[in-house]
Amino acid sequence: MKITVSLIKADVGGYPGHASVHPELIETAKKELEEAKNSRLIADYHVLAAGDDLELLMSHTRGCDNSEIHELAWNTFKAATEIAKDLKLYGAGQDLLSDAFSGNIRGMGPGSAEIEFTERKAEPLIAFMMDKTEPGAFNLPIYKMFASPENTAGLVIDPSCHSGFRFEVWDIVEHKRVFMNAPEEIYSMLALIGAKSRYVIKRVFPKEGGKLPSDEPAAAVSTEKLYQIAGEYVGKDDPVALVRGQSGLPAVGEILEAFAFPHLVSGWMRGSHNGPLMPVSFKDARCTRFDGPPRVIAAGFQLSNGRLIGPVDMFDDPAFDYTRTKAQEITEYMRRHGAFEPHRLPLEDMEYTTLPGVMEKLKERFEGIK
Ligand SMILES: O=C(COP(=O)(O)O)[C@@H](O)[C@H](O)[C@H](O)COP(=O)(O)O
Ligand SMILES: [Mg+2]
Ligand SMILES: [Mg+2]
Ligand SMILES: [Mg+2]
Repeated sequence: MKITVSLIKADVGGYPGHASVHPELIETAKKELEEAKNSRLIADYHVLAAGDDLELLMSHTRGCDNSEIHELAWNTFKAATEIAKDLKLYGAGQDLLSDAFSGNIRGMGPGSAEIEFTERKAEPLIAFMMDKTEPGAFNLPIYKMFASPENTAGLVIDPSCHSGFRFEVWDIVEHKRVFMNAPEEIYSMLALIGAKSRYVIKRVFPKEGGKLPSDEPAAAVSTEKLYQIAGEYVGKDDPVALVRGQSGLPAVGEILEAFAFPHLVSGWMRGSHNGPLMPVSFKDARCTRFDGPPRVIAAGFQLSNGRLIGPVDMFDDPAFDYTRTKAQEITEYMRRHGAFEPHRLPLEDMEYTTLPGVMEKLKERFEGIK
Protein backbone atom coordinates (compact mmCIF):
# COMPACT_ATOMS: atom_id res chain seq x y z
CA MET A 1 0.00 0.00 0.00
CA LYS A 2 1.14 3.51 -0.76
CA ILE A 3 1.49 6.06 2.00
CA THR A 4 1.42 9.84 1.62
CA VAL A 5 3.31 12.22 3.88
CA SER A 6 2.08 15.83 3.78
CA LEU A 7 3.99 18.66 5.44
CA ILE A 8 1.81 21.77 5.35
CA LYS A 9 2.74 25.03 7.08
CA ALA A 10 1.51 28.54 7.68
CA ASP A 11 2.34 31.56 9.78
CA VAL A 12 -0.91 32.27 11.60
CA GLY A 13 0.54 34.62 14.19
CA GLY A 14 3.94 35.27 15.78
CA TYR A 15 5.05 35.71 19.38
CA PRO A 16 6.52 38.23 19.99
CA GLY A 17 6.56 39.85 16.54
CA HIS A 18 7.72 37.28 13.99
CA ALA A 19 9.95 35.34 16.43
CA SER A 20 8.16 32.12 17.39
CA VAL A 21 4.86 30.19 17.65
CA HIS A 22 2.87 30.43 20.91
CA PRO A 23 2.38 27.02 22.66
CA GLU A 24 -1.42 27.44 22.59
CA LEU A 25 -1.38 27.43 18.77
CA ILE A 26 0.54 24.17 18.85
CA GLU A 27 -1.97 22.70 21.32
CA THR A 28 -4.89 23.80 19.16
CA ALA A 29 -3.35 22.22 16.07
CA LYS A 30 -2.67 18.98 17.98
CA LYS A 31 -6.30 18.85 19.08
CA GLU A 32 -7.58 19.26 15.51
CA LEU A 33 -5.21 16.64 14.12
CA GLU A 34 -5.92 14.21 16.97
CA GLU A 35 -9.60 14.34 16.02
CA ALA A 36 -8.71 13.67 12.39
CA LYS A 37 -6.57 10.73 13.48
CA ASN A 38 -9.41 9.32 15.61
CA SER A 39 -11.78 9.60 12.66
CA ARG A 40 -9.15 7.82 10.50
CA LEU A 41 -8.79 10.69 8.04
CA ILE A 42 -5.06 10.62 8.78
CA ALA A 43 -2.88 7.76 10.06
CA ASP A 44 -0.59 9.88 12.21
CA TYR A 45 0.66 13.44 12.74
CA HIS A 46 3.16 15.69 14.49
CA VAL A 47 2.87 19.42 15.08
CA LEU A 48 6.12 21.38 15.05
CA ALA A 49 7.22 25.01 14.92
CA ALA A 50 10.03 26.78 13.07
CA GLY A 51 10.34 30.47 13.97
CA ASP A 52 6.82 31.90 13.58
CA ASP A 53 5.63 29.07 11.30
CA LEU A 54 3.21 26.38 12.45
CA GLU A 55 4.11 23.05 10.83
CA LEU A 56 1.65 20.17 10.34
CA LEU A 57 3.21 16.83 9.44
CA MET A 58 0.59 14.22 8.51
CA SER A 59 0.64 10.68 7.12
CA HIS A 60 -2.35 9.16 5.30
CA THR A 61 -3.39 7.04 2.34
CA ARG A 62 -5.25 9.65 0.31
CA GLY A 63 -2.47 10.75 -2.06
CA CYS A 64 -0.99 14.20 -2.79
CA ASP A 65 -3.25 17.22 -3.30
CA ASN A 66 -6.13 15.50 -1.54
CA SER A 67 -8.92 17.99 -0.82
CA GLU A 68 -9.91 16.46 2.54
CA ILE A 69 -6.31 16.58 3.82
CA HIS A 70 -5.83 20.12 2.56
CA GLU A 71 -9.13 21.17 4.11
CA LEU A 72 -8.04 19.64 7.42
CA ALA A 73 -4.84 21.71 7.30
CA TRP A 74 -6.79 24.83 6.33
CA ASN A 75 -9.31 24.37 9.15
CA THR A 76 -6.50 23.70 11.61
CA PHE A 77 -4.79 26.96 10.61
CA LYS A 78 -8.14 28.75 10.90
CA ALA A 79 -8.68 27.37 14.42
CA ALA A 80 -5.14 28.41 15.41
CA THR A 81 -5.78 31.87 13.93
CA GLU A 82 -8.77 32.30 16.26
CA ILE A 83 -6.48 31.61 19.25
CA ALA A 84 -3.87 33.96 17.79
CA LYS A 85 -6.51 36.72 17.52
CA ASP A 86 -7.64 36.07 21.07
CA LEU A 87 -4.07 36.37 22.39
CA LYS A 88 -3.48 39.34 20.06
CA LEU A 89 -0.44 37.60 18.60
CA TYR A 90 1.42 39.40 15.85
CA GLY A 91 0.02 39.08 12.33
CA ALA A 92 -2.81 36.67 13.27
CA GLY A 93 -3.75 34.70 10.15
CA GLN A 94 -0.78 36.22 8.25
CA ASP A 95 -0.42 33.47 5.63
CA LEU A 96 -4.13 32.71 5.14
CA LEU A 97 -4.68 34.85 2.09
CA SER A 98 -8.11 33.60 1.17
CA ASP A 99 -11.40 33.76 3.06
CA ALA A 100 -12.77 30.35 2.16
CA PHE A 101 -11.22 26.98 1.31
CA SER A 102 -11.68 26.01 -2.33
CA GLY A 103 -10.44 22.44 -2.71
CA ASN A 104 -6.64 22.81 -2.63
CA ILE A 105 -4.43 24.68 -0.19
CA ARG A 106 -1.89 25.54 -2.89
CA GLY A 107 -2.20 29.18 -3.94
CA MET A 108 -4.03 30.11 -0.73
CA GLY A 109 -0.98 31.12 1.33
CA PRO A 110 0.20 28.04 3.26
CA GLY A 111 3.20 26.07 1.93
CA SER A 112 3.21 22.33 1.31
CA ALA A 113 5.58 19.48 0.50
CA GLU A 114 3.97 16.09 -0.14
CA ILE A 115 5.27 12.67 -1.20
CA GLU A 116 3.31 9.52 -2.04
CA PHE A 117 5.38 6.33 -1.98
CA THR A 118 5.42 2.62 -1.26
CA GLU A 119 6.65 2.25 2.33
CA ARG A 120 9.79 0.11 2.34
CA LYS A 121 10.80 -2.51 4.91
CA ALA A 122 12.37 0.35 6.84
CA GLU A 123 11.61 3.91 5.80
CA PRO A 124 13.68 6.81 7.23
CA LEU A 125 12.25 10.28 6.59
CA ILE A 126 13.60 13.71 7.48
CA ALA A 127 11.31 16.77 7.56
CA PHE A 128 13.14 20.08 7.14
CA MET A 129 11.48 23.36 8.12
CA MET A 130 13.00 26.82 7.56
CA ASP A 131 12.08 30.31 8.75
CA LYS A 132 12.99 33.77 7.36
CA THR A 133 13.99 32.53 3.93
CA GLU A 134 12.57 31.34 0.59
CA PRO A 135 12.16 27.98 -1.24
CA GLY A 136 15.39 28.49 -3.24
CA ALA A 137 17.27 28.09 0.07
CA PHE A 138 16.80 24.33 -0.43
CA ASN A 139 18.51 24.30 -3.86
CA LEU A 140 22.07 24.01 -2.59
CA PRO A 141 21.50 21.36 0.13
CA ILE A 142 19.18 19.21 -2.05
CA TYR A 143 21.65 19.44 -4.93
CA LYS A 144 24.44 18.37 -2.58
CA MET A 145 22.47 15.41 -1.18
CA PHE A 146 21.45 13.94 -4.53
CA ALA A 147 24.13 15.13 -6.97
CA SER A 148 27.39 16.05 -5.24
CA PRO A 149 29.92 13.26 -4.64
CA GLU A 150 31.73 15.67 -2.28
CA ASN A 151 28.69 15.54 0.01
CA THR A 152 27.22 12.10 -0.65
CA ALA A 153 29.77 9.31 -0.60
CA GLY A 154 27.06 6.88 -1.73
CA LEU A 155 27.05 8.44 -5.21
CA VAL A 156 30.58 7.08 -5.58
CA ILE A 157 30.56 4.00 -3.34
CA ASP A 158 27.03 2.54 -3.35
CA PRO A 159 26.13 0.76 -6.63
CA SER A 160 22.43 1.50 -5.98
CA CYS A 161 23.08 5.30 -5.88
CA HIS A 162 25.78 5.32 -8.54
CA SER A 163 23.56 6.05 -11.54
CA GLY A 164 22.33 9.28 -9.90
CA PHE A 165 18.93 10.94 -9.62
CA ARG A 166 16.37 12.87 -11.68
CA PHE A 167 15.55 16.46 -10.66
CA GLU A 168 12.29 18.33 -11.29
CA VAL A 169 13.13 22.05 -11.49
CA TRP A 170 10.46 24.76 -11.52
CA ASP A 171 10.71 28.21 -13.06
CA ILE A 172 8.56 30.00 -10.48
CA VAL A 173 8.37 33.21 -12.52
CA GLU A 174 7.07 31.72 -15.78
CA HIS A 175 5.36 28.73 -14.11
CA LYS A 176 7.16 26.07 -16.16
CA ARG A 177 9.13 22.98 -15.17
CA VAL A 178 11.95 20.86 -16.57
CA PHE A 179 13.23 17.38 -15.63
CA MET A 180 17.03 17.00 -15.60
CA ASN A 181 19.31 14.04 -14.95
CA ALA A 182 22.29 14.09 -12.60
CA PRO A 183 25.16 13.52 -13.09
CA GLU A 184 24.76 13.73 -16.91
CA GLU A 185 23.28 17.23 -17.01
CA ILE A 186 24.77 18.76 -13.86
CA TYR A 187 26.36 21.76 -15.57
CA SER A 188 23.12 22.78 -17.29
CA MET A 189 21.14 22.13 -14.13
CA LEU A 190 23.49 24.32 -12.07
CA ALA A 191 23.02 27.13 -14.61
CA LEU A 192 19.37 27.12 -13.53
CA ILE A 193 19.34 26.25 -9.83
CA GLY A 194 22.25 28.58 -9.04
CA ALA A 195 19.67 31.33 -9.72
CA LYS A 196 17.72 30.28 -6.65
CA SER A 197 15.17 33.09 -6.58
CA ARG A 198 13.76 31.88 -9.92
CA TYR A 199 14.61 28.19 -10.46
CA VAL A 200 13.65 25.97 -7.57
CA ILE A 201 14.10 22.23 -7.09
CA LYS A 202 10.58 20.87 -6.57
CA ARG A 203 11.19 17.10 -6.43
CA VAL A 204 13.95 14.51 -6.81
CA PHE A 205 13.25 11.01 -8.20
CA PRO A 206 15.23 7.75 -8.24
CA LYS A 207 16.30 6.77 -11.75
CA GLU A 208 14.68 3.89 -13.64
CA GLY A 209 16.09 0.41 -13.13
CA GLY A 210 17.22 1.06 -9.54
CA LYS A 211 16.08 -0.26 -6.16
CA LEU A 212 13.19 2.20 -5.84
CA PRO A 213 10.22 3.01 -8.11
CA SER A 214 11.28 5.85 -10.41
CA ASP A 215 7.92 7.67 -10.12
CA GLU A 216 7.97 7.92 -6.30
CA PRO A 217 9.87 11.02 -5.16
CA ALA A 218 12.83 10.75 -2.81
CA ALA A 219 12.46 14.43 -1.90
CA ALA A 220 9.92 17.25 -2.27
CA VAL A 221 10.13 20.98 -1.49
CA SER A 222 7.39 23.61 -1.02
CA THR A 223 7.63 26.27 -3.72
CA GLU A 224 4.81 28.69 -3.00
CA LYS A 225 5.51 32.32 -3.79
CA LEU A 226 3.43 34.37 -1.42
CA TYR A 227 3.95 37.72 -3.07
CA GLN A 228 2.60 36.35 -6.34
CA ILE A 229 -0.56 35.34 -4.52
CA ALA A 230 -0.96 38.41 -2.34
CA GLY A 231 0.40 41.01 -4.79
CA GLU A 232 2.42 42.66 -2.02
CA TYR A 233 5.02 41.65 0.56
CA VAL A 234 3.34 39.57 3.25
CA GLY A 235 6.35 37.76 4.69
CA LYS A 236 8.70 35.23 3.17
CA ASP A 237 7.67 31.84 1.89
CA ASP A 238 9.53 30.08 4.72
CA PRO A 239 9.88 26.72 2.94
CA VAL A 240 9.67 23.08 4.05
CA ALA A 241 10.97 19.84 2.52
CA LEU A 242 10.64 16.08 2.97
CA VAL A 243 13.59 13.80 2.23
CA ARG A 244 13.59 9.99 2.33
CA GLY A 245 16.86 8.21 3.06
CA GLN A 246 19.00 5.02 3.01
CA SER A 247 19.05 1.84 0.87
CA GLY A 248 19.51 3.35 -2.59
CA LEU A 249 19.01 6.95 -1.38
CA PRO A 250 21.44 9.24 0.47
CA ALA A 251 22.09 8.03 4.04
CA VAL A 252 20.60 10.10 6.88
CA GLY A 253 24.10 11.41 7.64
CA GLU A 254 24.58 12.44 4.01
CA ILE A 255 21.23 14.22 4.04
CA LEU A 256 22.24 16.18 7.17
CA GLU A 257 25.78 16.81 5.93
CA ALA A 258 24.30 19.08 3.25
CA PHE A 259 23.51 21.60 6.03
CA ALA A 260 26.98 21.61 7.60
CA PHE A 261 27.88 24.64 5.47
CA PRO A 262 25.82 27.73 6.49
CA HIS A 263 25.22 29.01 2.95
CA LEU A 264 23.83 32.47 2.23
CA VAL A 265 20.10 32.62 1.62
CA SER A 266 17.75 35.53 1.05
CA GLY A 267 15.14 36.51 3.60
CA TRP A 268 16.07 37.58 7.15
CA MET A 269 14.93 41.07 8.19
CA ARG A 270 11.89 42.18 6.15
CA GLY A 271 12.61 39.44 3.60
CA SER A 272 15.19 41.81 2.15
CA HIS A 273 18.61 40.57 3.25
CA ASN A 274 21.14 37.86 2.53
CA GLY A 275 22.29 35.91 5.56
CA PRO A 276 23.59 32.48 6.58
CA LEU A 277 21.21 29.55 7.08
CA MET A 278 21.79 28.27 10.64
CA PRO A 279 20.78 24.66 11.50
CA VAL A 280 19.32 24.64 15.03
CA SER A 281 17.52 22.42 17.54
CA PHE A 282 13.74 22.69 17.97
CA LYS A 283 14.19 24.79 21.09
CA ASP A 284 16.45 27.26 19.28
CA ALA A 285 14.08 27.70 16.35
CA ARG A 286 13.31 31.30 17.32
CA CYS A 287 14.31 34.19 15.09
CA THR A 288 15.94 36.86 17.23
CA ARG A 289 18.90 38.85 15.93
CA PHE A 290 17.71 41.16 13.12
CA ASP A 291 14.70 38.78 12.93
CA GLY A 292 17.07 35.91 12.24
CA PRO A 293 19.49 34.73 11.18
CA PRO A 294 17.45 32.40 8.92
CA ARG A 295 17.06 28.99 10.55
CA VAL A 296 16.41 25.38 9.64
CA ILE A 297 15.28 22.50 11.85
CA ALA A 298 15.29 18.79 10.98
CA ALA A 299 12.82 16.27 12.41
CA GLY A 300 13.83 12.62 11.86
CA PHE A 301 11.35 9.72 11.66
CA GLN A 302 11.03 6.04 10.80
CA LEU A 303 7.71 5.18 9.21
CA SER A 304 5.86 2.11 10.44
CA ASN A 305 2.75 1.41 8.35
CA GLY A 306 2.04 5.11 8.21
CA ARG A 307 2.94 5.76 11.85
CA LEU A 308 5.52 8.50 12.25
CA ILE A 309 8.00 7.08 14.76
CA GLY A 310 9.82 10.13 16.15
CA PRO A 311 10.69 12.92 15.95
CA VAL A 312 14.41 12.99 16.61
CA ASP A 313 15.68 16.58 16.79
CA MET A 314 18.54 16.01 14.32
CA PHE A 315 20.38 19.35 14.65
CA ASP A 316 20.33 19.17 18.47
CA ASP A 317 23.88 17.91 18.31
CA PRO A 318 27.35 19.34 19.06
CA ALA A 319 28.40 18.07 15.61
CA PHE A 320 26.60 21.17 14.25
CA ASP A 321 28.16 23.61 16.76
CA TYR A 322 30.93 24.50 14.32
CA THR A 323 28.33 25.31 11.63
CA ARG A 324 26.43 27.48 14.10
CA THR A 325 29.58 29.34 15.16
CA LYS A 326 30.45 29.91 11.52
CA ALA A 327 26.89 31.13 10.86
CA GLN A 328 27.24 33.65 13.69
CA GLU A 329 30.55 34.94 12.31
CA ILE A 330 28.88 35.38 8.92
CA THR A 331 25.91 37.06 10.62
CA GLU A 332 28.23 39.63 12.17
CA TYR A 333 30.14 40.15 8.92
CA MET A 334 26.97 40.62 6.85
CA ARG A 335 25.34 42.94 9.42
CA ARG A 336 28.31 45.30 9.25
CA HIS A 337 27.23 46.16 5.68
CA GLY A 338 24.14 47.87 7.12
CA ALA A 339 21.87 49.05 4.28
CA PHE A 340 24.32 48.12 1.55
CA GLU A 341 24.29 45.23 -0.92
CA PRO A 342 25.13 42.37 -0.88
CA HIS A 343 23.71 42.20 2.67
CA ARG A 344 20.60 43.91 1.37
CA LEU A 345 19.08 42.11 -1.62
CA PRO A 346 19.61 43.49 -5.12
CA LEU A 347 16.96 45.87 -6.45
CA GLU A 348 15.06 43.32 -8.53
CA ASP A 349 14.49 41.21 -5.42
CA MET A 350 13.33 44.24 -3.41
CA GLU A 351 10.49 44.84 -5.84
CA TYR A 352 8.08 42.91 -3.65
CA THR A 353 9.05 44.45 -0.31
CA THR A 354 8.73 48.00 0.97
CA LEU A 355 10.87 49.56 -1.78
CA PRO A 356 8.04 50.40 -4.22
CA GLY A 357 6.50 52.57 -1.46
CA VAL A 358 9.77 54.49 -1.00
CA MET A 359 10.08 54.99 -4.77
CA GLU A 360 6.49 56.22 -4.98
CA LYS A 361 7.19 58.92 -2.39
CA LEU A 362 10.33 60.11 -4.21
CA LYS A 363 9.00 59.92 -7.73
CA GLU A 364 8.09 63.65 -8.04
CA ARG A 365 11.53 64.71 -6.80
CA PHE A 366 13.57 62.94 -9.46
CA GLU A 367 14.83 65.27 -12.20
CA GLY A 368 16.70 64.59 -15.42
CA ILE A 369 20.51 64.83 -15.62
CA LYS A 370 21.93 66.69 -18.65
O1 LIG B 1 10.47 38.94 7.37
C1 LIG B 1 9.85 39.05 8.40
C2 LIG B 1 8.71 38.18 8.73
O2 LIG B 1 8.63 37.10 7.83
P1 LIG B 1 7.75 35.85 8.19
O3 LIG B 1 6.52 36.33 8.91
O4 LIG B 1 8.56 34.92 9.00
O5 LIG B 1 7.42 35.27 6.84
C3 LIG B 1 10.17 40.10 9.42
O6 LIG B 1 11.52 40.47 9.34
C4 LIG B 1 9.25 41.31 9.23
O7 LIG B 1 9.27 41.72 7.87
C5 LIG B 1 9.66 42.48 10.12
O8 LIG B 1 9.64 42.08 11.49
C6 LIG B 1 8.69 43.67 9.97
O9 LIG B 1 7.41 43.21 10.20
P2 LIG B 1 6.12 44.14 10.12
O10 LIG B 1 6.23 45.14 11.23
O11 LIG B 1 6.14 44.78 8.76
O12 LIG B 1 5.00 43.18 10.31
MG1 LIG C 1 5.42 36.22 10.55
MG1 LIG D 1 8.00 32.83 9.16
MG1 LIG E 1 6.43 33.59 6.23
